[in-house]
Amino acid sequence: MISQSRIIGLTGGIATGKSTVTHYLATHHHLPIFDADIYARDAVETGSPVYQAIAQRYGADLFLEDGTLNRKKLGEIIFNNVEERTWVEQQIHPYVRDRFAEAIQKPYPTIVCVIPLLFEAGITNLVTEIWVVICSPQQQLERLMQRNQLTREQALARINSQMSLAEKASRADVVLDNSSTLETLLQQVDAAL
Ligand SMILES: CC(C)(COP(=O)(O)OP(=O)(O)OC[C@H]1O[C@@H](n2cnc3c(N)ncnc32)[C@H](O)[C@@H]1O)[C@@H](O)C(=O)NCCC(=O)NCCS
Ligand SMILES: Nc1ncnc2c1ncn2[C@@H]1O[C@H](COP(=O)(O)OP(=O)(O)OP(=O)(O)O)[C@@H](O)[C@H]1O
Repeated sequence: MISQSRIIGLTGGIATGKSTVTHYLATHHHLPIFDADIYARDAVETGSPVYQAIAQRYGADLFLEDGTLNRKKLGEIIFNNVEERTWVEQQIHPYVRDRFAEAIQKPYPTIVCVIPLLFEAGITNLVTEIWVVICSPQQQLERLMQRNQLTREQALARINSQMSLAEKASRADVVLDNSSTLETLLQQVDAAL
């Protein structure tokens, strides 16, 4: 049974501003945050079942000297090969879904679930409202290239592995437009809350 009255599903495209909004919701509005990217990192912790499955499929090349997963290398594989991406998602997403199932049982009136692949993974039923952070495609590309030090080609591979921003926005309850200043974005967050 779901305990909260308000479960905000925060999503958007890669590098559109989800973390910026999340940080504000946590520090300014003191809302509890549950984040799919963090759960996905937990899923591949050294020695975990998913870690072992990845090791078996891709071999030692995919790990750093200390035994941890080489995330950059796995990214190069999955953002350029839809079959491998599907396989990796099939390993990681059940774990992520279980963690959210636990999170929504926690006794808070409002929680925020940050789920980059909320639509792609088909888990919109987990939340009571959907917020989508967007910016222009050009800004998305530039911000991603700059933040992750990626070439245009690498950044486009990541962007194109997700549903388009326009499609996500059309399915949102609230669209947060992050194509202007930080202040403008945060005003929209206050209004949405
Ligand atoms: C490929 C990995 C190792 C790259 O790690 P890296 O540290 O470079 O990126 P990070 O995990 O911080 O993800 C950054 C962003 O990439 C995008 N992204 C991640 N995985 C995917 C995916 N399978 N499909 C589309 N976009 C994705 C999301 O917007 C996410 O916010 C990592 O993203 C991963 O394990 N992905 C598979 C699991 C997954 O689907 N995670 C998404 C949340 S459930
Ligand atoms: N309004 C803005 N103007 C300029 N730069 C911005 C703005 N909002 C965010 N950024 C920058 O764009 C980048 C992406 O923002 P952020 O990390 O919040 O996106 P994200 O959606 O959480 O990304 P990811 O999907 O990779 O987790 C960051 O480097 C951030 O500093």
